[in-house]
Amino acid sequence: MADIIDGKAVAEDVVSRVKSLAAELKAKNGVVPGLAVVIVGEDPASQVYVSSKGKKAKECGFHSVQHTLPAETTERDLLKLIDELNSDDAIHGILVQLPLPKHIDSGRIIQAISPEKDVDGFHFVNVGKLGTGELETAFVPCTPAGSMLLIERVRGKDLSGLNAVVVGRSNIVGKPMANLLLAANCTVTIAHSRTKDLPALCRTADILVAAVGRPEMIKGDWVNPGATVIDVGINRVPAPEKGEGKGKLVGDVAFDEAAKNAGAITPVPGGVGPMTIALLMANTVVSAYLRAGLARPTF
Ligand SMILES: NC(=O)C1=CN([C@@H]2O[C@H](COP(=O)(O)OP(=O)(O)OC[C@H]3O[C@@H](n4cnc5c(N)ncnc54)[C@H](OP(=O)(O)O)[C@@H]3O)[C@@H](O)[C@H]2O)C=CC1
Ligand SMILES: Nc1nc(=O)c2c([nH]1)NC[C@@H]1CN(c3ccc(C(=O)N[C@@H](CCC(=O)O)C(=O)O)cc3)C=[N+]21
Repeated sequence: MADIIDGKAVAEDVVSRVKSLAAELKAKNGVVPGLAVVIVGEDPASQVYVSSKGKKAKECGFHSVQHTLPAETTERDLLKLIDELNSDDAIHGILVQLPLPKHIDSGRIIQAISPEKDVDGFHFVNVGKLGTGELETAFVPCTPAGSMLLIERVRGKDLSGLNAVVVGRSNIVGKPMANLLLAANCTVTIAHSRTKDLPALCRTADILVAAVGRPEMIKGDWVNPGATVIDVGINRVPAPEKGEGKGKLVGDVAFDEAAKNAGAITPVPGGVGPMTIALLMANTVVSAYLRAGLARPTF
């Protein structure tokens, strides 16, 4: 049976380091890290994530602001808010919750965020830095960065020669994940909806990352014995066994089957999700350190 990677516990370690870094920055430099989270519209799932980000930011001792805008907000008004946040010295990190309503071009919004405050790591400048290995000044997207910390706990920092398969090629998860694994010296394959014989490809993986958005798609016999399995998927599915109308969260990996083969595996919930929030806090405190002209803290 696989070791279960406790993402919640690792996330707490990250958050406790963020707290002490924030306290030190305040004591020595009089600077309080500031995080602004912007949400447009009232998608209940997004509301939950946004409020947990705000709560965590306060727990870290940050200045935390949330802008909740109505669904009919224009692109122009949202750009104006981003402009204000870009020039606000109390704010070191800006996160615009995705997805945005259809009448807003999310690409334009992301590129309007100052790269120095882009704690999501979605701006072209940060994508380019990750792609070219300028990791000293880059912001790396929170979910892949958090997944890497989990992989390091199992395999160490140098992953030389290991075969990594990333299923999913989104800009938010799959592509940055593949770049991080490459930077750590893995041999990386990115799979997607046009990939031929996905089960056989997955079986070649020492490190298997699933970021697809399809509940329990990756089966147990696709997992190489001893592999490290990182399940990024968050899928809400019906759970009639818990009562009528109830639901539960499952990942992209069929956990019980996969755990029989894997060496280590992340659960859903309690795996990558908590790491995403922790890395958002880490990126924000890093931004405040860089802004103050200090050395970049490591995690
Ligand atoms: N834990 C966390 O903090 C986070 C979790 N998530 C979760 O991770 C999952 C992925 O998110 P995201 O990357 O944004 O999703 P996207 O929908 O943007 O990307 C999904 C990817 O999966 C690929 N795919 C779809 N179907 C198949 C298939 N049958 N076989 C192989 N590949 C397939 C798609 O391929 P193609 O490109 O060819 O269409 C695409 O590249 C979701 O469940 C999401 O909720 C996301 C962000 C954060
Ligand atoms: N600009 C932007 N940046 C994001 O990082 C971003 C986003 N938009 N839009 C939505 C996705 C999704 N996402 C998650 C964060 C935390 C959990 C998380 O904490 N999950 C808990 C469970 C939470 C629950 O019970 O619902 C867990 O897996 O244990 C999940 C998903 C960030 N995203």
